[in-house]
Amino acid sequence: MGTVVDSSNKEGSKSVLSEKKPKVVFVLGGPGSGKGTQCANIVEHFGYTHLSAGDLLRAEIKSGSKNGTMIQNMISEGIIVPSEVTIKLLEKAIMENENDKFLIDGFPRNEENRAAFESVTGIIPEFVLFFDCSEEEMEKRLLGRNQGRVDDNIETIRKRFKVFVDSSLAVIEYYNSKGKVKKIDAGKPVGEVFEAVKAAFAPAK
Ligand SMILES: Nc1ncnc2c1ncn2[C@@H]1O[C@H](COP(=O)(O)OP(=O)(O)O)[C@@H](O)[C@H]1O
Ligand SMILES: Nc1ccn([C@@H]2O[C@H](COP(=O)(O)OP(=O)(O)O)[C@@H](O)[C@H]2O)c(=O)n1
Ligand SMILES: [Mg+2]
Repeated sequence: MGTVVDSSNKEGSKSVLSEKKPKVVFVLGGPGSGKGTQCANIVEHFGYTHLSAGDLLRAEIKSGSKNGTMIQNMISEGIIVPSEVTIKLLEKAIMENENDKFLIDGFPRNEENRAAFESVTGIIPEFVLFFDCSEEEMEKRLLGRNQGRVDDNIETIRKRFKVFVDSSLAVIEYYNSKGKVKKIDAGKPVGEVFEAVKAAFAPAK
């Protein structure tokens, strides 16, 4: 352990990221909207490193960390883990990677995530990709995902949709008000969605 994360991050203390100043794109959208799928494509084409907040939390459970049981319970209920836990995992993943550009997938998921990340790391995203997809389509995809996830059952899926509408949409609205959101119609087939994603990453003229 040791070098990577400053576990204190109290007010006034600097984030471990303040030196690195990575370029960040937030990838947001409802559960099953295709964030992970498209991030894999973006990594191939544009050389970003993909960090999924959900994957980092699931890895933390597997590692047997002291927070594991709490995270497991929250994921099973579809609720959002406290920011300080998720932000530490993101900081660590960024610091451990040589790359200087990152896709942060599934974070920030509520106003607390957003404000804490900004104040702790000082990082403002280059832009925000928003995968817009109907609940009907997302539900169909999640029920067919087959990754053995504890939260891909109809009961938890409904809770996750409610959390998305009640808490996560506000983050997208916040960035929209800053002119940072690139909205993608994510209800189409994977290849068509990626065409729109590529256009979002194309250098501004
Ligand atoms: N455009 C698409 N059309 C149909 N199925 C898709 C599409 N994008 C992703 N999927 C499938 O839907 C499921 C959820 O996709 P995923 O990328 O894990 O979404 P998210 O990370 O937003 O929850 C996966 O099984 C994936 O293969
Ligand atoms: N910023 C985040 C991201 C995920 N999570 C938790 O992890 C779960 C799964 O997130 P995910 O991003 O892997 O889910 P999908 O949107 O990919 O289906 C969420 O329902 C939350 O319980 C969180 O607490 N905070
Ligand atoms: Mg995902």
